[in-house]
Amino acid sequence: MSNKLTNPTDIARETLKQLAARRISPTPERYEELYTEISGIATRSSGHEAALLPELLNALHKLPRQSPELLRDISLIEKAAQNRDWTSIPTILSQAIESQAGQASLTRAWSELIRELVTQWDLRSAHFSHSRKQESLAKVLLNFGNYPNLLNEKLDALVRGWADGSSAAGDIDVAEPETELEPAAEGAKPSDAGAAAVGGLDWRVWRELLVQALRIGMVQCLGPFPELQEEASSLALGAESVSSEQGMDFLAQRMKKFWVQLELKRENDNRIASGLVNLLLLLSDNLVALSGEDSWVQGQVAVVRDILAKPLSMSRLYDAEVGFKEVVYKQGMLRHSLDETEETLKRMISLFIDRLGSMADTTGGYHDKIAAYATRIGGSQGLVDLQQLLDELMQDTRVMQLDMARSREELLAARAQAEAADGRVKELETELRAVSEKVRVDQLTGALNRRGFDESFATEIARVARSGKPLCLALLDIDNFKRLNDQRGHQAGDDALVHLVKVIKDALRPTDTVSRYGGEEFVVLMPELVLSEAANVMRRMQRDLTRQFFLHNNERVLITFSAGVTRYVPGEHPETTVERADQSMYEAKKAGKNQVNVAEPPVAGG
Ligand SMILES: Nc1nc2c(ncn2[C@@H]2O[C@H](COP(=O)(O)OP(=O)(O)OP(=O)(O)O)[C@@H](O)[C@H]2O)c(=O)[nH]1
Repeated sequence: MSNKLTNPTDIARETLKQLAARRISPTPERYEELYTEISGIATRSSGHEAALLPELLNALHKLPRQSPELLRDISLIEKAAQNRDWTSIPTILSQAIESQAGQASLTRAWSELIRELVTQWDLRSAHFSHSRKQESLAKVLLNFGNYPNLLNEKLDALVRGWADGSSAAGDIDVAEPETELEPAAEGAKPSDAGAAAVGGLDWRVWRELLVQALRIGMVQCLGPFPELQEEASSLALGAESVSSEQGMDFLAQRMKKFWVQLELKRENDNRIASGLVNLLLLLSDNLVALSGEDSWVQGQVAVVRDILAKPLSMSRLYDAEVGFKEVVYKQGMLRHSLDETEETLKRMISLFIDRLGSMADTTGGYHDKIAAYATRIGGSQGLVDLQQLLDELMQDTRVMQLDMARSREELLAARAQAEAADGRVKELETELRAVSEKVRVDQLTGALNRRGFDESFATEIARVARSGKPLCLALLDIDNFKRLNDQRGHQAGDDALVHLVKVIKDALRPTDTVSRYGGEEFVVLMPELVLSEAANVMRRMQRDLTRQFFLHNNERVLITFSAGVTRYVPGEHPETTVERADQSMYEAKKAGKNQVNVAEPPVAGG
């Protein structure tokens, strides 16, 4: 009270008012104590002690470890003060201080404990599978989350057990603590005594986080597993309707079962995915063995193997799918022509054989006729007969000559056609090889694809080793591309990619290359430029894009990109250069997009 009352009647009236307001029973001692407090006149030592009490309690509440023991001591001090038992307060206070000191030495520093927990969590252990660790950790958190000191102790035991590999660690005493302990959270915040809090957060906040995690994180991802998806939805509903902290405990039991199911499903998925990859590798091995000299098949198989060798990602699969569709379509067309040509060749050959057959027939007939003529010549009766015979013979010979000449011409024509067909087969095979080569090029934009990029980067790196000249690399990513797709459709997105690559190519020298690195990510390789020059090239490209608009439905759409530029350091792994550019591009995105960020490689040895 700032204005101290001086008139005894006013002080007495105020004292009575305060007794009623504070619900203090109006005993003579209480009246006297309050009167002293209001008047500000400390006539007896008890007034000083009572005035000190709130400060003392406040200080106790601010101690770092709000253990159940301390909270009990605080409530004992409050009770003693109510009973005006001032003499026992110093004893309780010294007990409380001793217990604080004891607790401090018993518990392990949280930061150290959590570091150890994370390390042990990641380490593989012969005794503890990941799911077993998860289960015991969940038990400890569930049962001791509200008792910081016990939690510290139990976690410490758990982590030590994991580290020792002692199988007993899985069986540490994780039963709930004795109920006489009041949860620390009850009194941890004197200003918010009713709100039970775990690690500083109200359980209601945890409930909300859990509902969101289930709805956004789980339900959405569990599409392929309807039962699990249903369980996640029902858990989210259950969590939403929880109205007390105990309700959360009950929910935790269901959550644990759900985790176990999830873990099993995940392991199963991993096995299926690795099984499929192995199967594909086996198939591709057999394809290579079967295809023999067919280099176009080998080219495609090499692409599949490239993809399988790296961790699968949606953008890689997308690239492969686009490339394959194009190749399959073109090969289908070429195969058709090839089949037709082979058919023609077969027809030629059978015609040739027919002709040979009929020639043999004709010559066979001629032999017969000659033999007949010889017999008749032998039996001829005179020159007139012979003259007659010779006339017939000459006639037949002329017919046969004509037959022969016709057969010969037909045979020559057939041979010419067969040679032409053979030439066409060779031509088609060359074309097929060219199509196979195209798997180095992104079919949509005409930029190099990942395979093409890997090859051209390797070539440029070899050139740097020979010439010692610089090589710069920029990674660029279109800004807000998802929005463009969503607002204008996927086809517009595709057209925008084609437009961007055209603008990029126009801005580059013939020695530079642009490759499609992912969906809307491109890599530009700029040999023989220093970093500042390469950054300027990228900035010029950004200016070009503001002049050469992308037209969609006759509407001008501005495409922008963010880029990271860096320099290849001789000897470093190519992926390191790309990662540095990627990180730098990410910085450009963070800084507001539509900008070029330059990443100087770290100084060697520094
Ligand atoms: N039309 C089309 N869209 C693609 C292609 N490849 C990837 N995308 C889409 O590109 C979008 C990329 O979105 P995000 O990764 O969220 O990036 P963003 O919207 O550009 O956002 P910022 O990178 O942060 O600016 C996704 O919607 C993909 O579906 C493609 O070949 N064609």
